Amino acid sequence: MHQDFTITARVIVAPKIPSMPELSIQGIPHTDLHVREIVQRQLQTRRTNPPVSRKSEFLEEAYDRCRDICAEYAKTFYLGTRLMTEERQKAIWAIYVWCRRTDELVDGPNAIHMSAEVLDRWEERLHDLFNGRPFDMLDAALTDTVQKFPLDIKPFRDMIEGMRMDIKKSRYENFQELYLYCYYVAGTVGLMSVPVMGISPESSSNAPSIYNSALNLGIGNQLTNILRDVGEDALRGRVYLPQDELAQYGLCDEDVYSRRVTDNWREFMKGQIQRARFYFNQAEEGASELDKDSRWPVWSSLLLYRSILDAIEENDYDNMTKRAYVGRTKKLLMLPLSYTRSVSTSSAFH
Ligand SMILES: CC(C)=CCC/C(C)=C/CC/C(C)=C/CC/C(C)=C/[C@@H]1[C@@H](COP(=O)(O)OP(=O)(O)O)[C@]1(C)CC/C=C(\C)CC/C=C(\C)CCC=C(C)C
Ligand SMILES: Nc1ncnc2c1ncn2[C@@H]1O[C@H](COP(=O)(O)OP(=O)(O)OP(=O)(O)O)[C@@H](O)[C@H]1O
Ligand SMILES: [Mn+2]
Repeated sequence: MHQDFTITARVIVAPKIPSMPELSIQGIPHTDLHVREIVQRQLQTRRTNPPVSRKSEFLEEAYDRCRDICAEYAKTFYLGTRLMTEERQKAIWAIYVWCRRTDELVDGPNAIHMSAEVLDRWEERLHDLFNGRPFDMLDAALTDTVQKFPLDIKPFRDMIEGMRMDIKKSRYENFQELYLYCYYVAGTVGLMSVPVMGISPESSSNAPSIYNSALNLGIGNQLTNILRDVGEDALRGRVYLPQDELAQYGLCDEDVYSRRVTDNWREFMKGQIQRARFYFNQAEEGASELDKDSRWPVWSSLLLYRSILDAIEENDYDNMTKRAYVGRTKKLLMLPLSYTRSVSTSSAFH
């Protein structure tokens, strides 16, 4: 059984260098056909080529691909993962790739094929991989990860739910609605990460409050992501900002589309940045309760992402025509700083 999928998956995922098409999934008609053809061919060759057990070799390749994709798509995340223990970094790469592929369904080049059926099929694949039946090589890495770490399927299902929400909705009436979206697409990542990062045995906090911090780090990240990408999203006809709060500053969608940075816009942005910082600050508490070896990567991730907010301020709140950017030198300089934070706030001192 295991060998069957191994062989099948090995052929499906062709190029070594990760490319967008590799991230596409079954459920899209032409891909289905392609996959069926390959599976059939593979079943025939199996008779002449008796399978040998190569599970570990296969998994090694699967994780290598996850690593390459993570390194290619998310340079900063990747930097953070290099600070983790080997088993943990592999798990985070596998989770990253699954999240990225889920996001690509809605945002990527195959998004035109998007439909409720595609998401249903993706969810079915999720159940299969949790039950030890991965569909392709990248799924197989996650199957291995969920067998090693006590991951719950719920946040993964919720992320798919977030994609359902994203295709239905392009406006958020108030922060409550936006918060729900942020939970689905990013708070869930925090919940997926805790079982991998581990809670410190010395921690005096209870598990729910640590999960809550992790969730808040996801929310802070997503709010920051939204604030950074206002101009870019407007070009796609999307405004991920609370409509009622825009109105309080005399602003509406048209002001966002016109991409003009006015004093009203700056005032509005100050409040939004303050809110994002609130979530990061709340996440700090939990970061120090994680397993000793996981604090540095999480602290660095927190400080790096939060500094995008500083960059928006440095651009005088022009997130319409400029992309807030944290330069490589600044990113690297933040590593020793986050290291200091991670040791000085260790739960052993609480
Ligand atoms: C150490 C670390 C940061 C681990 C997490 C790595 C991981 C599994 C990331 C997955 C990210 C992903 C692809 C999510 C899909 C949905 C999505 C796109 C969310 C946005 C990410 C940014 O992506 P990007 O800018 O590329 O998006 P677009 O190009 O705009 O499409 C998000 C902003 C969400 C990211 C959320 C997190 C990384 C949550 C981090 C929380 C923890 C690591 C918990 C730590 C624990 C405690 C107790 C604080
Ligand atoms: N350390 C981190 N913590 C949380 N989220 C992060 C972190 N690093 C990156 N991200 C998220 O992953 C995305 C991709 O990472 P990447 O490092 O490629 O950043 P980028 O914003 O695309 O800019 P650049 O590639 O120029 O650094 C980021 O846009 C951000 O949303
Ligand atoms: Mn990005």
